[in-house]
Amino acid sequence: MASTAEETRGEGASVLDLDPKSAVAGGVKDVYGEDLATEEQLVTPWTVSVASGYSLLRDPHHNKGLAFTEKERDAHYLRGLLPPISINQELQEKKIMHNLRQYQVPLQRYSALMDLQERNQRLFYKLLIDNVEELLPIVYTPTVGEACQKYGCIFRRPQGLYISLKEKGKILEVLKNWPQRNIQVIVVTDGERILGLGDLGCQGMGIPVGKLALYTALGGLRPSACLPITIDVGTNNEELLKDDFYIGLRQKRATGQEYSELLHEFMRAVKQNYGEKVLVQFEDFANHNAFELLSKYRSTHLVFNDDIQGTASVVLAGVVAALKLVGGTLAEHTFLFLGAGEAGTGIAELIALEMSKQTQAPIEEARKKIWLVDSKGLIVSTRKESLQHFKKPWAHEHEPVGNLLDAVKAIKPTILVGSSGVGKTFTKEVVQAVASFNERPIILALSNPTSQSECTAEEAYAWTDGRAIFASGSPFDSVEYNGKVYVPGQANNAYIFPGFGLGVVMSGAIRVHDDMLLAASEALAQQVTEENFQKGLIYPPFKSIRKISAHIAANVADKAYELGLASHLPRPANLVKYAESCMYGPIYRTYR
Ligand SMILES: O=C([O-])CC(=O)C(=O)O
Ligand SMILES: [Mg+2]
Repeated sequence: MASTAEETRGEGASVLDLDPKSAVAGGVKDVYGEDLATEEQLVTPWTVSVASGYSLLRDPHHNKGLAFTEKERDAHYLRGLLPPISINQELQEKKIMHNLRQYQVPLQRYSALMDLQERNQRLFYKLLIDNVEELLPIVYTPTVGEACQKYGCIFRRPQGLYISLKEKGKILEVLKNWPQRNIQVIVVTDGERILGLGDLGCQGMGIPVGKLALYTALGGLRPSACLPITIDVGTNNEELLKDDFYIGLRQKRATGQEYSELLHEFMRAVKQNYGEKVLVQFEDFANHNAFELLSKYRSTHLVFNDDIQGTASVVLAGVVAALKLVGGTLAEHTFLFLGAGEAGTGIAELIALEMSKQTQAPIEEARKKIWLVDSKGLIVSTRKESLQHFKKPWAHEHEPVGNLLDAVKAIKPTILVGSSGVGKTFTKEVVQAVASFNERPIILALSNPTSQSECTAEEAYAWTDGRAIFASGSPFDSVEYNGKVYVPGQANNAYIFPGFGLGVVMSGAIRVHDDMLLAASEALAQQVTEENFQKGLIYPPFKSIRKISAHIAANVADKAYELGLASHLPRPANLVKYAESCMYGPIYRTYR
């Protein structure tokens, strides 16, 4: 079996996995400030001692399947364990894509991809990187949502680390059971609000697994530096509690002190085991816990909430890009949100922050341009007493308005944002009302997965006579309307978190500062080309995501250095080049 020590040493040429060619060509230093290894050194010398023969074929980190060469088969005791033919990675890739396309059911494609990840990691990432637009909807939203709903049923081999109430008092030991030690990014969920699908308990594991696959494919973090974690404190989902195949604790959710003690033990154990510089990404927690965890740990740990901060950063980027199409400054626009939870208030706050930086006005003034609607109607000052604390900054002076349509008519937004997790809420009346006072209404239907989208791309274009600038959290295909093709954008935090994480890790940042989110957002908006704009797009296509991520990483790292939060010194001169040189590449290595 693969030995952890050898594995770690093998990947230890730098903190990040380095592409040999760019490393040698660039002559750059690694994140520890040491000269990078030569290409020769990077031809892995350690495989012999890691795994050989039968166990090498079953080690997903090193297995190459039919791509083992004749020489490698001789050197690593593989003779006879493989059929005689040897093929290259490109042909393997072609074959797997061919096979995947035979499956009509998305969940079958998901299972096939997860099996590949468990079997041959480099091939999995090569596939994902080369076919990102086709495969993102499988390993990520919307299919990952369905996978979580059915996780117990499709469960084959465990992925990630499970920490349940049973592990209370032993979390540090549990972390030590994980085979990799040089962890740089953890994505953790407690499964209480999985996408817009609600409480899926322990089955939320699909989300950290999927997010981290994107960290590697889109942002270039090493797979072995990524750790998916699910914290199981029970579930209030009655159906799952009754489901024979459910994989989690069969009890109602622990709350209050019991919950916060477990989470606190977890945060302490993470720091103790991995040090200051491991990035902990909170994902799909319910609102109350998400806000509380972020505010509790943001000054002592390197934490990032993807749903609050990542979503905010991606939406701000889309809005800034959209203004190039519609004109006006942020402060000249009026925003109306449906949904006042993590995404809604997170986006609103980041937009207000950017607005106040632009206008030099206090943030309280900027907030007045942004209105939020929750399940009880428009959030107004007369409701202040009964509001949760994260909604209070948005309680402006206005008479009560009971529903979204009336709020649209009263506020007359130029930009409508859906972030409530509830589908089909942008009705024809709502969309047409927004379109009645905007030449080009900006409509962002952010809720995931597709079933929870506030409206479809087709509806947005049809109900506005093709005038809408539309983006959604989950992907929609292009739409033909009145003989013209409209390409919707995908306003999903997947644009941000991989590059953001890369920037944090490569600079050795020890805290996340809001200005780093603004930096990420700015870098993303700058990646929208003239050609994209001409198609009405406010996000660049995902196919260039590695380049986009490098730019985001560079801007984030630059900000971390400027703020004195970066610990990897000296600062590399060319941060974009450096980010690119740090990115993990999935090409097979040659084993001696
Ligand atoms: O996972 C996604 O597609 C975006 C996201 O964070 C969420 O909806 O919670
Ligand atoms: Mg999320």
